[in-house]
Amino acid sequence: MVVGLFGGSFNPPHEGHLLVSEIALRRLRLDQLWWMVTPGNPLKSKSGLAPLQERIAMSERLVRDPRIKVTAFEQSLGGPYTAHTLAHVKARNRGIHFIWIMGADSLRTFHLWQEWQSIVRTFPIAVIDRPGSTLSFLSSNMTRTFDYAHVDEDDAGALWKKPAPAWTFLHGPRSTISSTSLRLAGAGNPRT
Ligand SMILES: Nc1ncnc2c1ncn2[C@@H]1O[C@H](COP(=O)(O)OP(=O)(O)OP(=O)(O)O)[C@@H](O)[C@H]1O
Ligand SMILES: O=C(O)c1ccc[n+]([C@@H]2O[C@H](COP(=O)([O-])O)[C@@H](O)[C@H]2O)c1
Repeated sequence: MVVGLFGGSFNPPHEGHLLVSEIALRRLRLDQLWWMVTPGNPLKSKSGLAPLQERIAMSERLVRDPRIKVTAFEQSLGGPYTAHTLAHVKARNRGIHFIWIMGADSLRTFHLWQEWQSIVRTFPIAVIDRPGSTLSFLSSNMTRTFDYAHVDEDDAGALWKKPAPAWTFLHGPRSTISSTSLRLAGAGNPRT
């Protein structure tokens, strides 16, 4: 089984998350995609962050594809740090192949994440293009440090077989939507 892990604040969830999910499921040949609703991104202010239960409920209302599972197990792991979460997931699910999935904007700050190099060495990574961050892979610390581990996007369907470190950048349809713009618009309906 091949499972994508898609961590996010989902504050609120939106069509951009669905587009990333659809691209990841198809191009990476995933059997499932687990949305990991974070208790709180360690690099973001908690002000304006809706309660976890609310973000889970909004995510469950938005998702239609049965292959997408909305989870919040990081909460019970005792912290929001991805390196810790992935080590835990790896240790407890030996028979599953995982791929960490993130939008291209995350590349800008990825080298500030706790133990970021150990994240890259835990699971293959798929970065999905996002407006404003299309060229981020040329200049980010992660992609420069792990240049040798780049996998061409034409081979993305086999990324799950590659031992980490291995990463790819997926171009394709893009969405300009963001949680920030929805919050600024005061949107109560995540589909608007
Ligand atoms: N429109 C989008 N295109 C590509 N990736 C996206 C898009 N929206 C969110 N993502 C990715 O989804 C993951 C979770 O993002 P998050 O829930 O923080 O949404 P966001 O719209 O980036 O939020 P905010 O505007 O509050 O920063 C991140 O890896 C982010 O890069
Ligand atoms: O582990 C870290 O230091 C770390 C720092 C920043 C972000 N993350 C994770 O990155 C994912 C995306 O976060 P966000 O807020 O951009 O949606 C989410 O799972 C966060 O917990 C993790």
